[in-house]
Amino acid sequence: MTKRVTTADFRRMKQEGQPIAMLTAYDYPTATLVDASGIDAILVGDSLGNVVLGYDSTVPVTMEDIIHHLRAVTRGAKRAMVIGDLPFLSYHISKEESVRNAGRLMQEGLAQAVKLEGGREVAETVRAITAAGIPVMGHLGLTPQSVHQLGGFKVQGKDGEAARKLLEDAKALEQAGAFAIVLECIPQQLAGVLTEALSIPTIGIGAGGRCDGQVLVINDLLGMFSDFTPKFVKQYANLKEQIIQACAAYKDEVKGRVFPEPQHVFNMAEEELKKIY
Ligand SMILES: Nc1nc(=O)c2c([nH]1)NC[C@@H]1CN(c3ccc(C(=O)N[C@@H](CCC(=O)O)C(=O)O)cc3)CN21
Ligand SMILES: CC(C)C(=O)C(=O)O
Ligand SMILES: [Mg+2]
Repeated sequence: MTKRVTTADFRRMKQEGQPIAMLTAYDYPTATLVDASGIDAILVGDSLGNVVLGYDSTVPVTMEDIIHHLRAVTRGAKRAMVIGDLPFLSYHISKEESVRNAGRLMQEGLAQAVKLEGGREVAETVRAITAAGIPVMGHLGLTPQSVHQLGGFKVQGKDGEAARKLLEDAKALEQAGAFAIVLECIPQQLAGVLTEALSIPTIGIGAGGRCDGQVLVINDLLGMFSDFTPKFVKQYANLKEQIIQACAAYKDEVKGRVFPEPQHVFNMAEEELKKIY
């Protein structure tokens, strides 16, 4: 059995200056391929609302949605650390409910860690979940579950005051026991300051190269999600084009009676065929 990546590896990688590579995945086949690529951690993100379920935000995503996809991903990922994203409202009502929901991702989804959005306002919640033995990853900057409060998907922490607040939030999360923090859509200079100020690793998405690691949504990297082109995405493949072409070729061959070909069919003996009549 291969040894799985743990929070201790995250800490060691930061100390050794080894970048951490993380991706999202939402199903068994994708998780199997991502795991085979040697990625350190797989996030079952609430971005599944956008890229798998067809919502236009992450707000409608439920605990049941995350658990359903987490179960598939944890069956496929043998080496990567699997992290479950706590969805909107699952960690806001009370500390008790937050610990219960984090625990469900571990017990029902078999995650090895959970992630939640927010700074000082969730620090006590992070402390309570951590106290239950559950590793927590923080998430600061552009926090999509608060999009209606942020007033859109905008770069965060651009002025000195907002940047100072983010530094305080990051320190509060570290103090509360978070093992790493995602930094989404913030200036690279600020990400550099936060990365140096923290002993836990920072994982950037739209936060530049001075973070301790990077994360991207798998569909964006593979070119498999049509209407998402923020500046921070690098597309490493164009599967959308390939998938459309493959489906169109199949459709044309069905309509032209080219497919199925002899190697795709089953035969029966002539004398058996006669017995039908
Ligand atoms: N497919 C996908 N990829 C993601 O990375 C992602 C999701 N979905 N859904 C949940 C959140 C939403 N995220 C978003 C959504 C939009 C922008 C965006 O439009 N950014 C602008 C910045 C504009 C500015 O302030 O200058 C950009 O041009 O990058 C960024 C992150 C990241 N997450
Ligand atoms: C983009 C990452 C950090 C995320 O939270 C998600 O995929 O839901
Ligand atoms: Mg998320």
